[in-house]
Amino acid sequence: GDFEGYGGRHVPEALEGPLSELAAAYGEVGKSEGFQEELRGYLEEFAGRPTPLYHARNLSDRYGAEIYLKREDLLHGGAHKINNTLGQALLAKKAGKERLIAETGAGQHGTATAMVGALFGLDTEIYMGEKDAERQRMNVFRMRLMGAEVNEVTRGGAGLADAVDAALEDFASNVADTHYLVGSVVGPDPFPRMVRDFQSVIGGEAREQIVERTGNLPDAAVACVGGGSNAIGLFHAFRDDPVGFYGAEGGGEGSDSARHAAPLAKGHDDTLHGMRTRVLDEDVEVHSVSAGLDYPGVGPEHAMFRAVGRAEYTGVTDEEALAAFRELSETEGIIPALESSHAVARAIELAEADGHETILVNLSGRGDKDMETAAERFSL
Ligand SMILES: Cc1ncc(COP(=O)(O)O)c(/C=N/[C@H](C(=O)O)[C@@H](O)C(C)C)c1O
Repeated sequence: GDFEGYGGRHVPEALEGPLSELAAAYGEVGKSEGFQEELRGYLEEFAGRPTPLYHARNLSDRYGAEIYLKREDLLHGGAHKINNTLGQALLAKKAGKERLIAETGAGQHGTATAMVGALFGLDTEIYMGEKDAERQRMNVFRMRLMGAEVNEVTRGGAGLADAVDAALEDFASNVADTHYLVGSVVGPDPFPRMVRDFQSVIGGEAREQIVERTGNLPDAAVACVGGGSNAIGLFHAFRDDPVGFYGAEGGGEGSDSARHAAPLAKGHDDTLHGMRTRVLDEDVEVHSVSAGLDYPGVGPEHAMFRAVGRAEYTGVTDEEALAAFRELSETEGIIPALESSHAVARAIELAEADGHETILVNLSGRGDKDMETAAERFSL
């Protein structure tokens, strides 16, 4: 799990054993034909795969480039998170675990974990910063409706990082019966590579679809980057192709400001949540208008992509994301999640800049969960 020095497994001794067990289980069971077959069945019948590749003609005409949207917003639960939670929950069940725990910020991952907890009959406890629980009230209700316990974390900044700390502590003392279902390509090995593999179904489908539709590979692949799972899920299939990778981080009030969530655009190497990666500078307060990007670290594979120049990462500000949120809604009749709106904003910039004819955008989620936030911002 080493990404050119990033990643690794920087955890207390107590977690070493359980993590190597998980890595072994993933290597044996997770890669077996039987497991993949069973997972494919759930992805189709429960989650609704394959998702469409939608040619956003109105947006394309407006900017003079062909913009294609990979519709992860149409998945069960409204976001890409279900791809990962189905894979990990199936693995946990086969390993005889009885309980799932997870962290969540936007509540999408928490909801997707509650779904698979109900589906596979596993006790489920979701750790969520109290601040996030306030701004994603509907998702808290959805989780409880599906039988999950939502543990509102008040320690520290009562945000996502604090929820991760609480979940890691729980995992350390309940490894025998509990699987920690990590929500993004973050944390100690094997999580970054395991979550990437589960999310890579996105890029696998999109590569086939876009070649079939346009006869070619796209010039650019664009995705928002919180922990980085939907982005890696899209990029992975094109990693050996001449396709530009553009990551849109939560630029908050600007990646040079004191309030953002763009550690790749502006941050430094450090160790966080068991991984060597890129982290926000000390004088920066983690902030994004979207709860899903509101995380001070990022997946180590993205830190590597940045270091070797395989991908370009920019902070899309709150204002730019909100403008794209409205533009896609008005232009195509599709309301994107605030997280995904960061990718849409970046795609529009690339389309305006010329030189990119075909742009593939990961629409990681839909905006239903963001209606209250949006209604506070826009009086329509
Ligand atoms: C619709 C949507 N799009 C993108 C993201 C960013 O997560 P990544 O794809 O892992 O970078 C998210 C992240 N949501 C997580 C959550 O719902 O709990 C996030 O807050 C944490 C797992 C990090 C999301 O909900």
